[in-house]
Amino acid sequence: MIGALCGCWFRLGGARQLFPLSPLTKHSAMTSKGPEEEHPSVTLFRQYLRIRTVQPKPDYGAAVAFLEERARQLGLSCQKVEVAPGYVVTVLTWPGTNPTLSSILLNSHTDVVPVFKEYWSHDPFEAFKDSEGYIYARGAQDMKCISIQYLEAVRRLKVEGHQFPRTIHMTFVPDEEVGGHQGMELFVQRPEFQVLRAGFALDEGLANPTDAFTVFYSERSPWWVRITSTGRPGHGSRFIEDTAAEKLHKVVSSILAFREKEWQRLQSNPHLKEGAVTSVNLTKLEGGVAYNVVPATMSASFDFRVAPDVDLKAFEEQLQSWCQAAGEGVTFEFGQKWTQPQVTPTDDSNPWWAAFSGVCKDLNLTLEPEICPAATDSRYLRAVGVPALGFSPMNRTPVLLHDHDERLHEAVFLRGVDIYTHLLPALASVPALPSES
Ligand SMILES: CSCC[C@H](NC=O)C(=O)O
Ligand SMILES: [Zn+2]
Ligand SMILES: [Zn+2]
Repeated sequence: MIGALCGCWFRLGGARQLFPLSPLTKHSAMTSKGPEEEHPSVTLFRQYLRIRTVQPKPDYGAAVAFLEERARQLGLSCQKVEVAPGYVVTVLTWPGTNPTLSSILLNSHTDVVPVFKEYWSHDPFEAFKDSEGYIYARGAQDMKCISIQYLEAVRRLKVEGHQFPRTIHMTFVPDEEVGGHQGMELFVQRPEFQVLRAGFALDEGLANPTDAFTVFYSERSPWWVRITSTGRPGHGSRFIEDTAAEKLHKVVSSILAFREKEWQRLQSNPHLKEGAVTSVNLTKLEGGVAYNVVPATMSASFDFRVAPDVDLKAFEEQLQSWCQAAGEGVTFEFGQKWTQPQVTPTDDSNPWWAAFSGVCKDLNLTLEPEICPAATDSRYLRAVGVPALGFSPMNRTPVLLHDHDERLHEAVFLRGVDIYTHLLPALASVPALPSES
């Protein structure tokens, strides 16, 4: 089966040769084709990249229309679930042959983060392809590539006449880049989600600059914390006691000392990956009105990413005690507080992992299982009991999500379609689980 599915458009002899040797190395395999020779999957990818679903005002209507047209072309049903006014989750469904089995959910978000246009070599919404085959666009890695790879893998499998026992649902969700509160967080609570009967989900991961592929089995919990310090005001020329600033300084010092400790822990242990320790950054300082007025209030905002093995109650107590130690009138509030971290097992006790990693092994792909340092919609899926893996099939590719000149090589993109074309048959053919028989 796997051999039969292994069509590759570049016809260079072997799948390994599809990759650029390194992002900067010129290679004959990367010689650009004229537009007339462009692979149709790449053309579709570039069309999707041109839709301006950019925060903070994404054109979701255009994305939904694009997806509806894809459903029509693929002969798939298309359901639109408006989870909040103007926030539509689009679900394309390829029914399986055994409706008693749970389904495979292929998730991607439709929104992308803003750009600093002046730092880009090409218009980030033009999907410019350079002479080597790199496609420049916001969303090229995060994560419009994956949306199109899912669609193109399904198209190929359907064209080849395959059918699988499990239903495959592709969900295209809004709002992920600002937390998913008007997207996946609401969708998983809807009856329309229950009806999908998701047994397993794939969602986004990260590119990997090496030959290996990163796969996420858990995530750190985002805790956005604003510390507010209040104290005595007065004239800027005086030695005022108990000021908001000196107490805020104490808390900031405690938190940055904790940051240093976690950084050292990461640095000193080669077995630890970034997602396994807790990170924190001071991201905002607010307060003050004039040089010579000591303010009564100042605040500092922190982006904590709490590792999944941390006792969250104890961690909150730690925050509390840092504030208390700084003095009277120091309080904190949360801008985000995720408290349900879950881990998807990465051993063969998990049949989904066995299927996923088995295909990767057959394809000779090296996997690096890790905890995602950032937050994705996978956390909402795992929290309602759907095991999920975060996987973006991009190796030999620098991590450029949210960065200037976000780009992806067309050969890496097409290899991703190939990879899903192998993953989907295996996942959608996982035999009935004990809970399903
Ligand atoms: C915590 S909600 C914000 C989610 C966001 N996700 C992608 O970058 C992140 O900052 O991780
Ligand atoms: Zn993303
Ligand atoms: Zn993102």
